[in-house]
This record gives sequence, structure tokens and C-alpha cells, in this order.
Amino acid sequence: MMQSRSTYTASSRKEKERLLQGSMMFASRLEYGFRIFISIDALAPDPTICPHHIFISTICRPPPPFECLNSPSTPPTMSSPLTCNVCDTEGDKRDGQNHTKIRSTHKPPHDHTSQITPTMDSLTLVCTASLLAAGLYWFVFILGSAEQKGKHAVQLSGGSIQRENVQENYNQYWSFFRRPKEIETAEKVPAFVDTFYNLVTDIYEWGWGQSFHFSPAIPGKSNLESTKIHEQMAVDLINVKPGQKILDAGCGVGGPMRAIAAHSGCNVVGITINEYQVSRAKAHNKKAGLSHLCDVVCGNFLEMPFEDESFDGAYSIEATCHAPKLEDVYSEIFRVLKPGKLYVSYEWVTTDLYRGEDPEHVEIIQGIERGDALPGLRAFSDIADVAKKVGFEVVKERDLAKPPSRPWWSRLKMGRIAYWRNHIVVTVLETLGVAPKGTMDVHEMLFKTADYLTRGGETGIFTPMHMILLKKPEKP
Ligand SMILES: C=C(CC[C@@H](C)[C@H]1CC[C@H]2C3=CC[C@H]4[C@H](C)[C@@H](O)CC[C@]4(C)[C@H]3CC[C@]12C)C(C)C
Ligand SMILES: C[S@@+](CC[C@H](N)C(=O)[O-])C[C@H]1O[C@@H](n2cnc3c(N)ncnc32)[C@H](O)[C@@H]1O
Repeated sequence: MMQSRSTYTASSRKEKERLLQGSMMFASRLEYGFRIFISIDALAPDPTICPHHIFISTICRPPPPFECLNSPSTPPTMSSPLTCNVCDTEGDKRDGQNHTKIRSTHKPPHDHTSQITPTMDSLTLVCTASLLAAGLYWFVFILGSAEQKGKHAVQLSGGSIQRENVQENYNQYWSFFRRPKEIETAEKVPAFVDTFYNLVTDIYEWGWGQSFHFSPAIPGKSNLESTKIHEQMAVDLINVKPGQKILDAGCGVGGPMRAIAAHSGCNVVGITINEYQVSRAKAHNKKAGLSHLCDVVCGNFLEMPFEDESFDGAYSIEATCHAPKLEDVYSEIFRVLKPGKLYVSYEWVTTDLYRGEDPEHVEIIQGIERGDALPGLRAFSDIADVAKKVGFEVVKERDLAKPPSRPWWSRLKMGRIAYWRNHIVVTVLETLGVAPKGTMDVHEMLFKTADYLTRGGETGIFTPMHMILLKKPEKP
């Protein structure tokens, strides 16, 4: 960049050396404290500054403690023929390569310090780039991954849906709600639920973790620990022994399955309607070294591909709420359970505080149904009746969300700042074409759903953890 020019006199060269020394000292003093500002400034180049020397010119904005060789008594004008003390090119002259108007290096105040080039130039450039890269990495990977073991934001996909069809599938998902009769058609529900999980599975994993359910907050325990305790309680309730075979109806990506297998030593078979979740669950099982205890099948829990009386126990966590008719899934679970064995379910229901005539209550429940692919929430009082109807004995029934349990929705509320950050991450990634088109819409839907769920919890009209423990009677 520095070119020798025979037009320079010895004294001007000496003077320049002196200047260069002074500039270096000054700049090194400034460099440490100002680097960030310099870098930011440098990102918005002033068009009157020589583009080649932009960084250095910016460093030297504070007046230097020495005289400028080229500082003219009158500031240079567009027409004044000055010489650039960095590249020694005369003002207004174009070299066709690096400099548009060399005159611009003489923009007051003193831009002579641009002589610190090229080391400073590249150093600042490298530092700026590194800072930006580190910031971006931190934002997307560290902050962007709300749950430690979740997915990274850059991996967000539409599940088994091809990326160019994500937007269309999201629109289709909403069309179920625009035509309420569709949703009442029970046979269409599994496909609608499947579409939903293609759209949300990655976002759930990214922002929530591998267990797609709520749990009561436990003082002094992390979300991950509280979740595990809630899952282990389910298997403790069904009283199974190591080596026995248990069913996970609606297993998601298998967070509960792995916790339960590791805790109980049982063989867990999970079923989910969503093919993408099967592949995720299998990959997680393998990574956790639990493939020998955990198996996952893609299928409909309304008509399971399992033999009658083939399981020693069964559980479902926040999954059977997707069934258009609860008796259909309960009767299937009844069929595959061995006589005398237990089944526990954590159900999503409206509580006795829900009033169908209260417009706010209706709005909240509708909001929960639409954002969670539910064909219609049931009342807590219906659950035991359905269970008895299909042949189960009710052993225990309790809303695990009731005090002294701590609010399950506090995790949703605490995450609000994270949701905004996620919203920015998703917007950036979709705009850059990294995340498929439609991801922003799905994220926005979940964002609103989180609000409805919180309101459901705060008003007490809804619970996602109505626990019911059922027994298949022994054969007479
Ligand atoms: C049982 C079901 C799912 C329950 C929960 C696991 C999910 C319900 C709402 C979801 C979320 C809402 C807000 C999202 C946020 C905007 C995003 O940035 C990160 C992910 C969320 C936190 C997401 C995580 C999962 C939920 C809490 C239903 C479907 C029967
Ligand atoms: C909210 S997720 C819960 C997953 C898991 N129980 C957990 O807690 O992580 C609901 C699960 O039910 C499954 N599901 C819903 N309807 C289903 C159906 N008809 N057949 C099989 N699985 C179904 C979904 O695919 C999803 O895996």
C-alpha cells in the first residue's frame, strides 16, 4: 500500500517518520480502549475518507499531540492539489485502483495518522471480524440454544416436510381451524397432528429440550431436574421392575423415555405419529447409550401395531389430549396391557374453574387448542368416566399442578426475554435462507400460545398435568 514517490523531499520524509512514530504511540494508547468504537465507526465509512485508510482515519479522530505535515493553513478544498502522506498520491488524482479521491485523506481533523497503515489496518480489520464472528456465534449458538441439550438455531427445519413446503403446511395447519367441521372429522386429526409436529419439533427441542411437557417447578432444582423428577414419578406410579416392557404412548423425541429407562431399567417402547420424531428419538437414544432399552415406532396410538396384552405397564405424558376421542386411545392402551397392570396418564384438561360462558375463558382455551394441535380440550371430570367406560379401574386421580406444587407456567413466563431473542434469531435465519420460509410464522404461533398457556395457568382454568392412574383388572 505504501508506495515510494520520488517527489518527496528528505525533510518531508523525516518529518513523516517523526509523525509516524508519534502516531504509533498515540494510536497504541488509544487502540486498546477504542478498538470497539473504531471498529463500529469503520463499518460506516465516511465517503470523504480514502477507503483504503478508513480504519486509521477513524482511530485518529481525537486531535493528535503533534503537528500535521500536510495541515494547511486553509483546509483543503476539492480543487486544492495536496499530496496524500500515506500513499503519496496527489490530490484529486485517481490511480484507478485503490483511491477514488486522494484529497479525501486530508479531511480535517488531521488524518495524517493514516500512516499507521498497513499493520494497524489489518489488525483492526481482523479484530473487528473476530469480534463480529464471536458475537454472532454467541447470539446464535450460545444464546440461541435456550436449553442446554436442545437443537441449535441453525438446524431448525420443518421436520419431514421439505423446506420449500413449510410455509404451505403452516397455512394448511391453520385451515383446520378456519373450517371447524374438519377438526371434528376424527380420522383427519392424526394427519393434522403430524403436520403440527413436523413444524414445531425442532423449535421445541431448541427452546425447551427433549421432553415436550410441563412439570411443577421445584425450588432449588433446574428445569431439567424438575422435568426428570416428574417423569420418574410416572414410572414409579406404575410399579414396574427392571427388564419389563412398558409403553410410552405419544413419545415425542423420547426425553421421558430415556429418563424412565435409565431410572427403572425397563424396556420402553415409544409410539409417535410423527416420522421425524422417530428419527430424532432414535438418534438421541443412541447418543445416550440407551438404544438397548429404548425402542421407537412410528404409528397411530388409536390403532397400535402391538399384540394384545403385551406390555407390563404404560404411560402417556401430555399426549392423549391430541386424540379426537379419548376412549379410542384408552381402549387401545387397555388392549395392549397385561391384566392386573397399570397405566398412568398426564392429561391436559380444563378445571372446575372453567366457565364456558366467560368470553375470556373461552378465548384462553381456544388459544391453547389452536397453538397446540388439540381437537378440543376435555373437562377434568370426563377423564375418569372415559377410563371406566373402557374397562379400567381408577386407582388415583390428582391435579399435580395444584398447590403445594409450584406453578408449571413460571418457566414459560421466565422465558419471555428468550422468546424475543429467539424471534430475532429466527427472523435472521429465515431472512438469510438458513431456516425454511414459514419458520417465523410457526415461532410466532408458539409465542402467542405461550401466552395463552400462562393465562390458563394463572386463572387456574387449565392444567396440563391432571394425573390419572388406571389398572386393567385381573382376569376373573
Ligand atoms: C404437550 C404439548 C406441548 C407442551 C410444551 C412442551 C410446549 C407448549 C408451548 C411451547 C412453546 C412455546 C413458546 C416457544 C418459544 C416462543 C420459542 O422461542 C422456544 C420454544 C417455546 C418455549 C415452545 C416450547 C415447547 C412448549 C412449551 C402440547 C402440544 C400438547
Ligand atoms: C406434546 S408431545 C409429548 C411427547 C412426550 N410424551 C414428551 O413428554 O416429551 C405429544 C406426542 O403425542 C404424539 N401423538 C399425538 N397424536 C398421536 C397419535 N394419534 N398417535 C401417536 N402419537 C401421537 C405426538 O406425535 C407427540 O409425540
